[in-house]
Amino acid sequence: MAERQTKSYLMHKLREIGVEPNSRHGQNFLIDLNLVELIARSADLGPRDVVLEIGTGTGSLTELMAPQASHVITVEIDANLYELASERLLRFDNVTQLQVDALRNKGSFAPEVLEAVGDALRGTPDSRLKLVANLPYNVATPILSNLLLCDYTPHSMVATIQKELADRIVAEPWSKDYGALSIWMQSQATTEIVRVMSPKVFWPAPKVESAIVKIVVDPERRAAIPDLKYFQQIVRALFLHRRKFLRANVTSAMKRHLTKEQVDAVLDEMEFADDARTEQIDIATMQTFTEKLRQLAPDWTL
Ligand SMILES: C[S@@+](CC[C@H](N)C(=O)[O-])C[C@H]1O[C@@H](n2cnc3c(N)ncnc32)[C@H](O)[C@@H]1O
Repeated sequence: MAERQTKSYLMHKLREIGVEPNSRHGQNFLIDLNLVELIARSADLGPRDVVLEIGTGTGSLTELMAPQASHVITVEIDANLYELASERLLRFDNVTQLQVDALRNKGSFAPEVLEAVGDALRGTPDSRLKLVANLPYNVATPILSNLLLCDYTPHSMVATIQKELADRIVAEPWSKDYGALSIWMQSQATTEIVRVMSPKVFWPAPKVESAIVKIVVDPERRAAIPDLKYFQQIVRALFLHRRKFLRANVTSAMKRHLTKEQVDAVLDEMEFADDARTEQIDIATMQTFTEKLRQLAPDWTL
């Protein structure tokens, strides 16, 4: 039975170990158990599933997921919270707790995390990797983006993130939130906002609304992108100034690799209008366009 993670329970537990929630580490804890349950339920866990949770906190979500999954790897940067959660998680022999910064840098996961994930996947027949977490908001974007580039392709990701970030993940072309992140996610996965959450369901309350987002990887869509890293970087480069004319963005991004004539030729081949803007390119067109650029400038990097 999960312990009730109410505000007074949390205040009491944290005071016991002399901890004040640290906003630098995005320590906003969910105090509505129904929502903790909704996160776990949305992940649709089963015996093939290896769960990666970033941000153990007090272990409330971990405790719910452990009986449903094959293995849970849960990562916490804060030593005091790690200790607090270990008492609660001791009874599970399928939970690996790591006390480490989940990210080695903005572009990659800590090696300990990847090693634990690899071991659990190898130890589970027909395994699937699922990220399920109430993510620390300051590192939510690199965590979700990096997982789609690391050696272990996730089956899905269900995470609590800032609503503003969730809006960008699910945004469509021409909308104000459409950008590099929307293309990166939707080119490989279906994306959906499961629930928008008021700041009141967290303690301490953050300044902004949050949302549970569900991202389910589509292997066919992923396979249609021959070089994921190249694709990610081109999209980032072109969307740095998404309202500008596409021609100006491409010329600037490729300046040391393609001549003006080459850029003009590839834009004509794609039949882009002279006044086409980056923000209007849909995902399929971006994929075709990136492939043409990659054929012409395979060594390009951001
Ligand atoms: C939003 S809280 C979620 C806690 C818990 N899962 C819950 O729902 O109550 C985020 C947690 O991530 C931890 N954290 C922050 N940055 C981290 C990082 N880079 N690596 C691992 N954990 C981190 C924080 O200390 C905090 O416990």
